[in-house]
Amino acid sequence: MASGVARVDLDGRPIKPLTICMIGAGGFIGSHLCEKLMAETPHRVLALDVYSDKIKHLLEPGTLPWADRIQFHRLNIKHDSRLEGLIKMSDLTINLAAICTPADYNTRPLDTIYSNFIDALPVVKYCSENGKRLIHFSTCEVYGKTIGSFLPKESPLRQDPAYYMLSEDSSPCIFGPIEKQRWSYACAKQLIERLIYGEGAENGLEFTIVRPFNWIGPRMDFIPGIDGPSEGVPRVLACFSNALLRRQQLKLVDGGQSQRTFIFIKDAIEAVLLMIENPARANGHIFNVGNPNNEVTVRQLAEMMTQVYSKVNGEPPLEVPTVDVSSKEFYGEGYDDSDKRIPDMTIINRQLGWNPKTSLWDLLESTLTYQHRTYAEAIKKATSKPIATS
Ligand SMILES: NC(=O)c1ccc[n+]([C@@H]2O[C@H](COP(=O)([O-])OP(=O)(O)OC[C@H]3O[C@@H](n4cnc5c(N)ncnc54)[C@H](O)[C@@H]3O)[C@@H](O)[C@H]2O)c1
Ligand SMILES: O=C(O)[C@H]1O[C@H](OP(=O)(O)OP(=O)(O)OC[C@H]2O[C@@H](n3ccc(=O)[nH]c3=O)[C@H](O)[C@@H]2O)[C@H](O)[C@@H](O)[C@@H]1O
Repeated sequence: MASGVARVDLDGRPIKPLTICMIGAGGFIGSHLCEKLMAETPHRVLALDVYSDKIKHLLEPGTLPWADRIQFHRLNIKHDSRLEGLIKMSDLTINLAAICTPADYNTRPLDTIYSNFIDALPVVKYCSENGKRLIHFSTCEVYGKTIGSFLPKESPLRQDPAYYMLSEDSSPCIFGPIEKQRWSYACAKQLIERLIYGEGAENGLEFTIVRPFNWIGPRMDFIPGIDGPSEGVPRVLACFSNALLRRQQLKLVDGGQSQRTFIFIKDAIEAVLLMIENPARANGHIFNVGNPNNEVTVRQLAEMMTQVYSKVNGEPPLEVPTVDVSSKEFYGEGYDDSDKRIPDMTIINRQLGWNPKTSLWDLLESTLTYQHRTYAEAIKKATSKPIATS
């Protein structure tokens, strides 16, 4: 889109082109947000990350129509003196940088706490001190477990939304014990949320906090042994994609009974763009961003992905497509899980009039089509080693 084309906000006011400092722009969410901002808005992005592979298509060649609106800065926010200057040059900072996979919080709790709390501190401080707006990415994991999970299994109250619906302004945050290290991530994210809120209350920081509920789609994480470490454990979409691509069984942790609501990344990015362009409606708010209509157990997700992938690659699924594994075997000692995650959409609906659109089947079909096109050949090559002769 050409710079300067008139865009109006939800209240009919013209939107002026912004300079956005996006930290973690090279990750899954960042890559989709950069894509959207380049293709559909006149905004400028200073893209900060340690990696740039997922946004390479937006940076090269220099003849792309938005070449003068995106600039990549390879830096680690843990120790780089350029950070404050880049925040000062921008109208808005979006912080996406974090360690955010369960396999990591279970095995690298210190890195997880540092990444989600300590490393975010200077970002909040520089925004506050320089009077810059901040959109900070938190997580639905700050809610922890549902109240309903503590009720007896047969209690009819478990069916009552009051016992499971997760609402920004009323739900408690219920974490497990310290040795269950999943909650180190949730706890670090919660503390940075509280700090940002405090900066807003005491020092007038203009902020918005986003709580994503399982955003999934193309470019999420990596396929082990292809574009990430062979022994790495990504989030569930990539784990299941990897198994399907290799014609292996999908592993269900502790029976696959946990429930999740999955939202298509492209729907979620629409919500973020509304936040960016409607500060008067978004500042001071915490927003759940999810799709309450797309709830499944992890087992149901595995079954659906198996069916969708069979449609995509035209081959029948394995006779027994899934296998049960214990969490100890899969993630190691001390794993715990969130039981159920249904986002309350009242606040985001009221403030931004946003609703998710894409069904789980449709989002899986488009994502698995991407996975197949991107990885099937590479996996075939990697697995067709020459047969050794004795
Ligand atoms: N994807 C989801 O559904 C989801 C759900 C809940 C919360 N979130 C939150 O959203 C944010 C982005 O998630 P994502 O799925 O895009 O993850 P991601 O891992 O794909 O992206 C994070 C990016 O941050 C970068 N980064 C990390 N530490 C950095 C540092 N010190 N300096 C510079 N760059 C650094 C990484 O290199 C990576 O590219 C995270 O804060 C995460 O906790 C995501
Ligand atoms: O996306 C989110 O909203 C949040 O939740 C995710 O946490 P979680 O949903 O537990 O992570 P996944 O790896 O996507 O796992 C989902 C479920 O699938 C299970 N799983 C995962 C992988 C696998 O191969 N098999 C399997 O059964 C897990 O045990 C878990 O119950 C991410 O880790 C967080 O970054 C994020 O904050």
